[in-house]
Amino acid sequence: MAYDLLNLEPLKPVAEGIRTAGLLMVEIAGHKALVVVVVPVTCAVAVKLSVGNDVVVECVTFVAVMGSLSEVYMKGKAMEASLEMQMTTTADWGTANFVMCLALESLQYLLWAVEEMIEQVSVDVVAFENSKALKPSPLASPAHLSNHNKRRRNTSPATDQSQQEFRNSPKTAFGDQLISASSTSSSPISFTCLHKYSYHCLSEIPREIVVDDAVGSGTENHVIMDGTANNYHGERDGVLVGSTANPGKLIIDTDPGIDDTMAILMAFQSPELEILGLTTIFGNVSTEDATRNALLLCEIAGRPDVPVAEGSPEPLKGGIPRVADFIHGSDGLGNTFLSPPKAKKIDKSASEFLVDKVSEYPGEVSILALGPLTNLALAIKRDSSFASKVKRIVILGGAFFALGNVNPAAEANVSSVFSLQKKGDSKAFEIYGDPEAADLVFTSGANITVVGINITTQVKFTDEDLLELRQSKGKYAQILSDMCKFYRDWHVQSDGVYGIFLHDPVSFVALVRPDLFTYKKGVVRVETQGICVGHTLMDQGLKRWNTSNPWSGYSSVAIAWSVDVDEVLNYVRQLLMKQ
Ligand SMILES: O=c1[nH]cnc2c1ncn2[C@@H]1O[C@H](CO)[C@@H](O)[C@H]1O
Repeated sequence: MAYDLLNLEPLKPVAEGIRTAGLLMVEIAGHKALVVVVVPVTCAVAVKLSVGNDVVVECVTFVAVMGSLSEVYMKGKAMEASLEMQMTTTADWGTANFVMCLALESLQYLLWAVEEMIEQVSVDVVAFENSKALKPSPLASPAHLSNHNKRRRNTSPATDQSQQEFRNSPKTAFGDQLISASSTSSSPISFTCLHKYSYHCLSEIPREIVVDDAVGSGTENHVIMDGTANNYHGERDGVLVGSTANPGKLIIDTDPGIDDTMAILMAFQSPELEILGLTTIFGNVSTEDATRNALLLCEIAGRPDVPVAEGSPEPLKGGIPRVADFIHGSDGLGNTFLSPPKAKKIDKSASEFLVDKVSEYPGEVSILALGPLTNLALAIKRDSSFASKVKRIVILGGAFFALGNVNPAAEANVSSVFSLQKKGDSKAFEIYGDPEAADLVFTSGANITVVGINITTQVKFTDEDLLELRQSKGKYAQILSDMCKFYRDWHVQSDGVYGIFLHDPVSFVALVRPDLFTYKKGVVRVETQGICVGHTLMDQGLKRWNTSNPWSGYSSVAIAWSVDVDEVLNYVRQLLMKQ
């Protein structure tokens, strides 16, 4: 088992007083996560433990770390976890070491807690390095770990004796540099934990380590910080590279809409997907019209059996949505005025349907969200475990470091247009998207990929492409070409584009071919007040902020950062022209 942890070079301190950094690598059931431990300025410990997408422990003091363990136990089994720990101290070296040991031992408890949830895992703690002043405590000795693991399996978490023992134990007289331990388990699931201490200062938190795979492939693995290695297969120049995906079960939350129609028909042309249902939302059309169009599209695709659940008619804060009939026509389908569908919507609301399906298949259902995020926000409000149960949410929304499309600040799905007068007055409260809902969803902790219009406007069908589509033998080529006429004319008028932007189709491709994009991870917040309502802003993590701010403490999402335009276009062409 060879580990090649990132070499911590002596770099410039990021801030006055930063002295110590440490790395911890955990691998659980094949998923790897890098934990970075830094010791900057005041004396506190922050730990974040995520299991799947559920943050189960997030606390800022050492005492709280210990106190939070019982929470972990209650969450039950999980397949993946990640830990992030940050410790801060202004103390002298001796005290810093002492606190660091204490903190890492508390982390060990967290690892045990994870172990408890996963069952039958083995724990390896390997290698303290450069530990001239910092030594492992006797509590971390192999014998102790082993005994502890045995005990742990048989004790009730809340009354666990060894926690008490740990709290009361002396933290001096540390032993050898190297500690290593493994549990008594003979399970094939491996859980590997590496501690590395270094007294070098870090100029930035490292984002990647290279590991000779412990489990046996021997191949190089690029490990992405904070446990996202399952979605991304590596990193290039600080940007995550997507890996291929098979979304399997899928729900499309949609406001069809011409580009929605394209994405939906692409999904129906993808036999590897199991479309569990469509949920509808206002946006390009009213929610009622979105439901009619969704039912119609299922029929057109020969799938009238696919359930359509109607969503909220208005954003979280209320108001009458302003529909984009000037883009999609009064029927939402380019004024093609198709005959109404025969099938009926199901009785459940969209949020009920979403909650029911992710609860029925926890960890298996992906959601493609093509409209305002009200239904998803309602699902999160309805079921606090929704975010952790959903496999992945791919969202078309926002404009990242780019102009919006309803105004300079905001993209349509997350935006809100100022009310001329309040609801109930003669002039309607004009709203496009749902910024409150978007903010709630982005910060929910779910496994989220956001595709903003900074990406989607790079991928266009030109007039030539549209002609090629019309002349193709694609199963839905004619109907789509008819719809696209209206959509295209609007693009000429609005953007000077002789063609169309493929907003929703590109987002669909991000779901099924994430490898055609790169991503940046960070906390995204949505402005809900003022002239920049609907503005989406990601903290890229390039700076350690001196004080907490509205981005602090929230889970990261991945935003699409770059796109392989030619390959995405090829993929869209292939599916839209498929017979
Ligand atoms: O200028 C616009 N105003 C309102 N909605 C738009 C505009 N451009 C595109 N869309 C619609 O909103 C989503 C992407 O933002 C897409 O569904 C697109 O059809």
